[in-house]
Amino acid sequence: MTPAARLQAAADILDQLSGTRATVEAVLKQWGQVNRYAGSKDRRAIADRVYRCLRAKQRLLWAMELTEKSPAQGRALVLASLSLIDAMPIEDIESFFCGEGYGPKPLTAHERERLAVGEGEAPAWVTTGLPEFVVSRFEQQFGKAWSAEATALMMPRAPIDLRVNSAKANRADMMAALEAEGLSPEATPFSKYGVRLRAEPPPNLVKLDIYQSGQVEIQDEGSQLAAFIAGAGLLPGAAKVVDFCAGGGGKTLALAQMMDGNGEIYACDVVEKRLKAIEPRLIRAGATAHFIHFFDPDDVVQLEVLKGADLVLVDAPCSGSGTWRRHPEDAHRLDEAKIEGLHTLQTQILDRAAQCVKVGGRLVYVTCSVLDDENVQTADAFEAMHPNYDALPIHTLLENSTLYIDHAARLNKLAKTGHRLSLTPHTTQTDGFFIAAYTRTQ
Ligand SMILES: C[S@@+](CC[C@H](N)C(=O)[O-])C[C@H]1O[C@@H](n2cnc3c(N)ncnc32)[C@H](O)[C@@H]1O
Repeated sequence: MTPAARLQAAADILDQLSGTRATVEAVLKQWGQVNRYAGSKDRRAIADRVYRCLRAKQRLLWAMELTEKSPAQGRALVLASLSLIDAMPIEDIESFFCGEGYGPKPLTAHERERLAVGEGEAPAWVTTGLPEFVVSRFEQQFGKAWSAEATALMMPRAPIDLRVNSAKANRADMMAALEAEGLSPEATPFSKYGVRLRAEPPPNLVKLDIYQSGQVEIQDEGSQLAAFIAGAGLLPGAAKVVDFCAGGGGKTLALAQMMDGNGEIYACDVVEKRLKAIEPRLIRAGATAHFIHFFDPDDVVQLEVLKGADLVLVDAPCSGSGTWRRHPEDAHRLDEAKIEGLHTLQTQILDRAAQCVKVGGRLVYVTCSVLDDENVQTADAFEAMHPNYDALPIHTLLENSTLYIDHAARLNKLAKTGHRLSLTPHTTQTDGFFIAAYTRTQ
């Protein structure tokens, strides 16, 4: 493909994305399957342009005098990205936008004028790339650090973290195997099982032997920490552990690793397809779990089998705002009504999950959100409704989890000796996570 044809393809994919709820990865993959003539270099260049545009979407739309609601934004986003992000002179842009072959049509007078003006004095939600309604929340939550938090969340291409499966391998060997593949692995600072790889060039991990044989799993360090801090490995031998919102099983696998073949794990979800996807991952990792599909999320009968649990982990459905550096498209699909709906759902799920914990057992609430509505406010609501649960200070879980965490003191400081811990791309260089821990007293 010519460079111009790649730009046109990126614009088409961006248009396609705005009319779907599919992830960028899924849309890019589908595009590659339909357009077989595109080679791997073409696909990579197109994906890179799409991500550049999505990460700076607000800025680019602003510069082109468009809004989130404007139809067919793809072309404008690509144009503005060349000018504002790549700092490409207008003559060079025009050499691509000349209407030849499969390239984009020539610039209109308005487009030329917008590119000449640039972004001018843009408001904070434009420069940070956060959805407009999130800016005031960030200002309130993070004070002076809000724009650094926003920039870390929205701008960089996030590194890729792996979790080494200690049942099958150790970190040093895995790092050596990755180096032998020409990659540059680094040990993650918090998780003793974490390995970090640069996002560029994107490594094709699923093809590697160490992945296919279950020696490593792809999992952000923040997600590893959330599972490790839940402390499944510290429970008595025959512990009963419930992963109440197991989804694709990222945390189920980390829980299984900590339990090292002892006790039982129940992986639950309302979506059966997601639970089914866990099975091959567990087999690869050499672990097992029971699967509970909540065919009716309000049915209490299904909870009977889960009752008496030593640990219930609630990795609740959330906005996923903590992962916007990986899924910038999700930021533009969120609104205040959705956040409110999620807060209500989280409170209901916690209420159900709390019924499954035995007296003396532990409940751990986790989101991959950075918004207080889903974190602090949901935890507040749970605590107000459940006087039979005591807050469990995070430091007790960190002390117990020394096997897994090197830099526990830093996390302890972040938790301010309380029972709630927030991780963010800015403070911990992980995806954004919220963790709150409780013990059932009666
Ligand atoms: C954040 S995801 C879980 C991610 C997963 N734990 C992991 O680490 O890969 C939240 C999951 O909650 C599930 N869910 C939604 N409503 C639920 C409910 N009422 N009860 C249980 N799970 C629910 C969703 O289907 C989704 O898979």
